[in-house]
Amino acid sequence: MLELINVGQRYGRKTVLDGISHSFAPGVTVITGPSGAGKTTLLRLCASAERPKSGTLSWNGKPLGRSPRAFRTGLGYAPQRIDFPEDISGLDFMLHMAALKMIGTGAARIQATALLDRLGLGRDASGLIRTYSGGMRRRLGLAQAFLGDPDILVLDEPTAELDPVTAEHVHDLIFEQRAVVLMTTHLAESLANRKYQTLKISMLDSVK
Ligand SMILES: Nc1ncnc2c1ncn2[C@@H]1O[C@H](COP(=O)(O)OP(=O)(O)OP(=O)(O)O)[C@@H](O)[C@H]1O
Repeated sequence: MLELINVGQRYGRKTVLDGISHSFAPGVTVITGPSGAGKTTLLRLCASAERPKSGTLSWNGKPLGRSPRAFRTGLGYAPQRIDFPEDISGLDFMLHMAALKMIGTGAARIQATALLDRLGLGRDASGLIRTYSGGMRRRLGLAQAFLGDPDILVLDEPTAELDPVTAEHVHDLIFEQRAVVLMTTHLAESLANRKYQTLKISMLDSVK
């Protein structure tokens, strides 16, 4: 369980999030709200990619604190944008990410191959990332998040740049996870037949 207690974020004099309290249980929670309200900011906080200016985040009762290493070992994070190393293959990128997650070499190769296949990148696994399209990069960024069977998945617009059929395959993968899943999506209407929670972020006056 991921718990946010009175969490706020501010950049300079601009307050983006203020007093957010919420408990995320296993299953999917879709973060909704107008453009610029702070959805990506909230996901970044929940992925410990930045620290809140106020409030506390805790994972299974323990505050994330300054060095959330234990939390990060169980985290899969697919940010909106990844600066990929261009001159390695998609498979090598996955193996590198698996090594960072301390997944053993044998298991890493099996998981990486299975995830790339699952996301339709199997035939391109040995191709250099510089040859990948926007949609292929999105799927690679997503694939690495699922390595190691994470306890918490933070997915920022996982289906951006994907065609509807591929987006549906991605949703299948996301909704079969047992993890705590937080995501944003511009395709909320295509989730109509699936079971999920929502957390609505309101636009604060100071970011209008
Ligand atoms: N590092 C930063 N420095 C300064 N301002 C920032 C920073 N990150 C985000 N912001 C500002 O915080 C506000 C919220 O941004 P955020 O990307 O979280 O919104 P969002 O709800 O995800 O928007 P969208 O739906 O358009 O992606 C915006 O006004 C943005 O300009």
